[in-house]
Amino acid sequence: MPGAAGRCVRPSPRSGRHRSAFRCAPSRAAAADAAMPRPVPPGGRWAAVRANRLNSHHMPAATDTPEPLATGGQAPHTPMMAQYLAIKAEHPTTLVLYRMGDFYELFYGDAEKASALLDLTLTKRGQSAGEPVIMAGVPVHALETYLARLIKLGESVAICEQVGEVGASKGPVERKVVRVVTPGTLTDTALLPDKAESMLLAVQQGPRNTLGLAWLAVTQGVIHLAEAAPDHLPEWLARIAPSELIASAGVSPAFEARLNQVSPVPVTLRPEWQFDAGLGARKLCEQVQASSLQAWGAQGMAQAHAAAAALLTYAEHTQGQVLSHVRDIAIGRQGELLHLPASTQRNLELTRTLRGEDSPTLLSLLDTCRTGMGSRLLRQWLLNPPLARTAPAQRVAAIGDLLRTTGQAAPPMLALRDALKGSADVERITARIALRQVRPRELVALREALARRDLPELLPGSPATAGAHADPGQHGLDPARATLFEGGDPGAAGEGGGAFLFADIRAGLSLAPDCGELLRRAIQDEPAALVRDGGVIAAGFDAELDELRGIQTNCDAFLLDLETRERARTGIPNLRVQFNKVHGFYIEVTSSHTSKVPDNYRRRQTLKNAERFITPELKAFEDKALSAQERALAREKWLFEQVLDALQPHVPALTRFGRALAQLDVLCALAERAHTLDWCAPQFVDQPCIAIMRGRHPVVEARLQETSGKPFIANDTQLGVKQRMQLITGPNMGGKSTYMRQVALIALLASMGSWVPAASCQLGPLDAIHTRIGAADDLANAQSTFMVEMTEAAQILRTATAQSLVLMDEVGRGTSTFDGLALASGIASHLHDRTQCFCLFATHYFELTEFPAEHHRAVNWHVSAVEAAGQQGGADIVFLHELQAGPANKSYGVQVAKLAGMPAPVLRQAQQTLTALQAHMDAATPQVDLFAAPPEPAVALAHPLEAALAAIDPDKLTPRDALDALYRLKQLG
Ligand SMILES: Nc1ncnc2c1ncn2[C@@H]1O[C@H](COP(=O)(O)OP(=O)(O)OP(=O)(O)O)[C@@H](O)[C@H]1O
Repeated sequence: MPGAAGRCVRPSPRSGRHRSAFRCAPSRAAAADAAMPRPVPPGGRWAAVRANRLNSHHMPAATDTPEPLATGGQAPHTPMMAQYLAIKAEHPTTLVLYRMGDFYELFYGDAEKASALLDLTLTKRGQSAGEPVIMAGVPVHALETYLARLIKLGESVAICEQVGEVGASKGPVERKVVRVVTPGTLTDTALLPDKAESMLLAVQQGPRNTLGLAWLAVTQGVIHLAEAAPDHLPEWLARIAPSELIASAGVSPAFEARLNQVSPVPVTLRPEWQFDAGLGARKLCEQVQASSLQAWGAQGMAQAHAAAAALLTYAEHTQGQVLSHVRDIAIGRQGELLHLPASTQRNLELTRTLRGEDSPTLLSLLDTCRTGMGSRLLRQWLLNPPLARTAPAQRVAAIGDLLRTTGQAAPPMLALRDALKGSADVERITARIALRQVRPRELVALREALARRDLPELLPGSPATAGAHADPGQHGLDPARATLFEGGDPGAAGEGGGAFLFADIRAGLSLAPDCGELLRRAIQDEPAALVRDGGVIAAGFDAELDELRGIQTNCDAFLLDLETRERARTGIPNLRVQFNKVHGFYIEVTSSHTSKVPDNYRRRQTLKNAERFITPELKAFEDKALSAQERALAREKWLFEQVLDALQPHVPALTRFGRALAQLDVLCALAERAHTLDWCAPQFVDQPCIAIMRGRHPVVEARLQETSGKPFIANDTQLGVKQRMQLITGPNMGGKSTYMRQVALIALLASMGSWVPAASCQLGPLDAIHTRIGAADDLANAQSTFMVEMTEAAQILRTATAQSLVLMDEVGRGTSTFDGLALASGIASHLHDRTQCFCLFATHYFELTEFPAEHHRAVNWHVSAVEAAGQQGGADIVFLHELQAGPANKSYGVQVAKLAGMPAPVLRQAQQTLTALQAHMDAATPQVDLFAAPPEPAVALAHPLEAALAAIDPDKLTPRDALDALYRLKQLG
């Protein structure tokens, strides 16, 4: 919709046709579509309805048809199809839903596509430009259902409404695309998941290996910018989880291929001119209403500005207006966030299980938020832990404050969570107010949220909570646990850091604008779902509306009075005055009394046992009642628009209010988790270390409790300057992977500012969590299991630093034993000697247990297991899941296979082969030195041409020097 940006395109209040209880006139909207060919009655339910409609009086007579438009030598298109085709030309890649009376119609290719996707009946009607018109349609009242299905299938849809006055001009009624619904720009509550954002991401390919990223959720008030190296794109994509990705049509084919390879959603190419850095900077300044981006630290990010230009242009295009509620910019800087590569996010099952499900994951365990906006913010905190410790330390302290009890008072978390229960999604409702798409019931929910003035008083540190006394048991809190943090400092967290956070939240909550009063006066307590149905504006808000409604209310009294009078006049005792939608008002007389009917009764309908009549008096009343109904509806729509206008100035404060509620909700959820799951406050320290006492894997522990009720065995972790690497051995199923993941999860939870599943935890500086775990083919990208393994390992060796935590689970297992062992030992040496990171290295290669002997910052650990007498003879293995110092002495692979139900003959043969292999190994020649320093690479003598080239510094050459150098090089070549 070029040129639509910056202006609000909405249907005029009078264009939509409502269905009232009193309505009996035919829809004139369809009649205005003067040039539609007469329909051929098609098959299918909806199609049949439309065929009837168009065959009846709704369809204009052929003589009403304005002159068709000429198209060169061919037969011309009818004016309506010409109008449709002009609109379609502006939306070539989007399905256009074209409003015709009570239906949205799709034509030609769109109709065929939608019919296949939605199982709609495809019909052909009349002719336009000498061809039958192929069409399919959906009824207006079912639009949301069909939209949801199309969006789920990744389609974008342009909604084209009738915006002109019916009969205002010759030809079809004026129509416009009022909104384009795309997967990344959803705003409708019915189409959006509660707990996840629908993110639109724009990627700009910059020069010299840089990328500009800009993303937003149209339902949030903030636009995010980042610049990153292309290598980090998968990590950003995993973090942002876009629903739609746009890039410039001018990107190189190689870059486009790479984008398609790493993007989880199809990439849409947009015109190159829209990716303009200058335009982006201007648009961003307009959004935040400032003359410079300095205050947001967003100046000088040319690539991100270019992406933002396209992002905002596209988002405005879909909404048909500027996004007046987007008033903030957030910058994501690679160097300011804990590096969580996409593989880490996947392997640690942060937001999705390895099978692609939403639960059980760390997020699903953490998310006991009371509101959708809380859940969405929690996801953001989890995937974007800052490197700087200020924010996480404040959150950790705030959780402590929420759990702290004073005397008999219950911890503030309980009352706050009660108060937050059922709270409206203020964030999304605010965005929908700004976009003028809000529904009446959402305004009622907002009004209720605004009415909760007590929230600030319930915050820790407020006078009210300090003196409050409540029975913790009332809230389902175990009194023994409730006093856990009584009075004093719950661990290292309570250093007053929480107070800053609560001051911020209190400010946001107190800013709750005073639009609650307006909403209370203007909107009914239980309004209709849609404004077009009426029954939204409260009585007493507008005198004119009250008067129009009065006419309808008096209707009943009038009808009763008329009935009494007519019975007296005619002497017909069972005469009744009634109404139905098809025939309007009528007087019904049973057949036995029709002889008594007066002369001024006109027959309206004949039934089996009765006749229905109208009188001049009743007709006059009908006209008055129907027009009052129509006028009341129009007035309500107009008043609703006035309310929206009045709400616009409150949007920024409402946005902050929503943000404060979301923050509070997340902190309370984390406090609840910490309490229920018995977690502790982590301590941030400056010296390099990860020191955990009695750490647990939160998700495995919860699963164990749910399924078998077995306890999780806690384990300690001591990583520091002297002990940077743990070599972990032990049987399959022994708990190696669980242990390694638990360390990573605890480090991540602490980094985001949550409490952690441990008895105590000290965390030094941490810049990344890398994981090389599990085996997975990437068939889509033609990579074998081993190739994926090596690619990921290589990536880690290149990017990990001394402040990174690296998890290596059975690296080398994807190839032959010798190759695997050789690679595993090489990788371990590199991580120990060069990277010097914190590393948990699990392996089944016993040879590697020799590693610590020569590498002093590495230590052997093993997960313990014991053998017990088995039921069918032989020994069964019992896993203790306890981490013990030293290497494992056995691998128990055959015993684990037995547990897995391997047939006995196979097990016997395996045991025999194992014994023979071990005997052979024992007799074999001494070991190779696996960890010998690698030979220096042979230094090849450089070609003179290379040396000459290396000596040239192009920036320091004059044109003359450059020419001389070129001649010299030519001679050497
Ligand atoms: N500390 C623990 N306490 C209780 N149960 C545990 C513990 N650790 C692991 N388990 C249980 O053991 C199962 C196997 O653990 P895990 O996958 O970590 O073993 P593994 O040693 O990595 O095995 P493999 O070498 O085959 O990959 C887990 O799914 C869990 O049910």
